[in-house]
Amino acid sequence: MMRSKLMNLVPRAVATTSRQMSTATKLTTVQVDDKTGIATLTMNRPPVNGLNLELLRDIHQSIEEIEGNKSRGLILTSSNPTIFSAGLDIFEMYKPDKERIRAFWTALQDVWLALYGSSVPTAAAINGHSPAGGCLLATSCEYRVMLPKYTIGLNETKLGIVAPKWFMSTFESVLPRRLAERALNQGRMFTTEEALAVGLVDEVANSKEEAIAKCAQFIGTFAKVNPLARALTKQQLRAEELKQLEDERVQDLEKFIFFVNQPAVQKGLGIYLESLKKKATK
Ligand SMILES: CCCCC/C=C\C/C=C\C=C\CC(=O)SCCNC(=O)CCNC(=O)[C@H](O)C(C)(C)COP(=O)(O)OP(=O)(O)OC[C@H]1O[C@@H](n2cnc3c(N)ncnc32)[C@H](O)[C@@H]1OP(=O)(O)O
Repeated sequence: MMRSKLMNLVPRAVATTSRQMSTATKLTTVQVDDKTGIATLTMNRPPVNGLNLELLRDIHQSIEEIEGNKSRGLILTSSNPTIFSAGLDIFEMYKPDKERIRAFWTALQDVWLALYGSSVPTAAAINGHSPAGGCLLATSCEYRVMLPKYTIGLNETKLGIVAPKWFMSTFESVLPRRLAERALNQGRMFTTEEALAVGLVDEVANSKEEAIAKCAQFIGTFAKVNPLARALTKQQLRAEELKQLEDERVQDLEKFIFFVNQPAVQKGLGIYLESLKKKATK
């Protein structure tokens, strides 16, 4: 998979305007800045960018599109002014449909493999809260810029669920092992300020525009680096985690299906959904 992506890494001329590359789907848009050649992938699923089957499929398709059109980099962000992504749409996992839940988890695996394994430089402009699956997406990127007063982290244990190994290794690729282990066990959500202090995010910006500009600046640091050498270096550094999921994706799917169908897990998800609803009516 990575090899064919690498074939796309040839330099190209740049123009000076920005163009909408894809509106084929309604849940993501891809805008390429023709001056920098950087693509911005925006998630757009109100109210909270909950990662359901359709959004995951659109994200995957957009990443493939960006890989295919020789963009110089990918910036992931959200159209919601206060939420990057609320993580997996809990309705996909609560009282699930047998066929759909398989497609859902497979789509999540596809997104992670494509984003974590992307041959182009990736950055997340985290313009809002980013729990669980939102944090997975952000930490799959190479660089993170976050707006103040939001939260980010893998809170799965607080929901009574267990993050799969690849969520954990992505988290661990950003945070020191001891800190990652403690945060995962605690289901800790970090404020922007705490996330910056521990290195979970790289920079703080005061607006979405500034966050995107800082992400573009990061991607710009590769301008004078040979793209093939950069991509092969990234590929080697990330190969172990990618191979592990590629080799075990069927078992990973079966584990998830078994786990999510446990009565205790279903009960916990139901209670959690109720608590979210109650919060909304307060
Ligand atoms: C060893 C074996 C291992 C095998 C693996 C097994 C299992 C692993 C399984 C799963 C891994 C899951 C990872 C996840 O991503 S789970 C999702 C975790 N997400 C959260 O906990 C976030 C919950 N949401 C919030 O904290 C807030 O909503 C948020 C801060 C994002 C926004 O707050 P705000 O106040 O602006 O908005 P709300 O009023 O709370 O929400 C609006 C609306 O949206 C609904 N909603 C929020 N989040 C979700 C969600 N994740 N899924 C579905 N729906 C969500 C919320 O209920 C409100 O709805 P309504 O009341 O307007 O109808």
